[in-house]
Formats: sequence, C-alpha cells, structure tokens
Amino acid sequence: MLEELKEKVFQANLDLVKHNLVIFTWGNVSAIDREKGLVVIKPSGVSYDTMKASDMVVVDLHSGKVVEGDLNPSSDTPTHLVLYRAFPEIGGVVHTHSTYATAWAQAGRDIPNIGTTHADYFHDDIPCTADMTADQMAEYEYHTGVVIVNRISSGNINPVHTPGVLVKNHGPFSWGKDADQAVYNAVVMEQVAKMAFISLSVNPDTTMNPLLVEKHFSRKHGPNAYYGQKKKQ
Ligand SMILES: O=C(CO)[C@@H](O)[C@@H](O)COP(=O)(O)O
Repeated sequence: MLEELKEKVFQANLDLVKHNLVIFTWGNVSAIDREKGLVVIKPSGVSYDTMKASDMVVVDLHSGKVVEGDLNPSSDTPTHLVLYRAFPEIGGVVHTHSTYATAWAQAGRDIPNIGTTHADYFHDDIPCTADMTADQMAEYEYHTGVVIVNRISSGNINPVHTPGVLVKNHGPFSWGKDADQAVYNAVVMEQVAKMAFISLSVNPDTTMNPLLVEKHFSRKHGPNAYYGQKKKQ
C-alpha cells in the first residue's frame, strides 16, 4: 500500500542528510494521502544510513494507529498528525534539529523577517511556540502539535504563507504542499535562521521595510507572482 508515497517520503528523509539538516537518527519527514486518510512517516530511531523505503510506516490520520509497517513510527508522529488535521492545505511535514533554527527555538525567539531571502519564502517572522504547561507535558508530542496550531492561529498567520514554526526548547517544524516542498522550506528556515543570527550580532537594531517584504513575497505568491511564471505578453 502507498508504495509510491513511501519512496517519496524515503527520498525526502535522505534529503535532510544531503542538506546537512540532521545527523544520526534526528528529524523526520512525512507525507499524506488525503483521499485514503493515511500518513507515511519515517520509522523511529532508524539511521538514515540503513533506512529503506520499505521501512516507512503508514499510520491512520485520525487514530494514529499503524496500518502498515514492522517498525514504530517516528516519536513525533502525533505532532505531524495534528498539523495535517489542522492545515488541510499541506501535504508534507518535516522536523529537524538543524543547528541555527534549533538555537532560535532553544532561545525561545521568533526568527525576524529582516531580509529578502526570508521574505521570498516566509511572509511573517517565523514564530516560536510558548512554554508548554505541566498538563501539556503529558502526551508531549500531541500537545507540541496543539501549541504549534495555537501559535499560528493566535498570530493570524497564514500557514501556507509562513510554512514553518519553532517549538520552544525543541526545534523547527516546516510543511508544504508535499514532502519535497516541506524539506525545501526546512532548508530555507535553517538558512534564514543563520542569516538572522549573524545580522543581529552585527546590528541588533537593524530594521526591515514592510514594503520590501510584500514586494519579495509577492514575487512567488499571489496574482503578481513572477518566479517561474510565463512571460506576460
Ligand atoms: O526531536 C526529537 C528528540 O528530541 C526527535 O524528533 C528525533 O530524535 C527523531 O525521533 P524519531 O527517530 O523520529 O522518533
């Protein structure tokens, strides 16, 4: 079942290593088949060096139960499932421990939009979730998804326009229309986290023109999208 999606998720997980976003068994990628209501995700604690497409685990979107696979699904599976249920537009989710984005998450700070590189891909500051309550620590991974959705909705953030978040004291989660786009957004998150860290160490008081944000974001999104579009006659 879902052999083609397993292969895509497997390759997307290997891309995390290719882009230096993870080491050892850290991180995970999933994708969803919305027609079947099934999610394919990386198995828990399996090295990227030895992992195979057939190791990918298939779980039910609503119950979280494993419907296919011999290995345990990623420990972050409940987080992925909350995001798929809350954001119907997304088709892939990524979690990494990429160094700079994780450092911003551990510091509990939003990654500010202070450059066109950020604005090309993420409209808003990349938000960091709040501390979790003692109650939320029970079923931590499920409530990680809940605090992500709460942070996005309370910030009136469009999850398609700002496809990522930092989980405080943990690390980044990104998403996209499919697993590949979710990985792409994870790479961008790490890059803009690094750029912002360096920029603010040079000038903590730097600013960003909101008009420049709109100009760059609209190059890829919205009616005036330019990137990769046919030349207007
Ligand atoms: O963030 C963490 C642990 O802190 C996990 O995402 C990471 O170790 C990957 O766990 P899985 O192997 O996907 O269960």
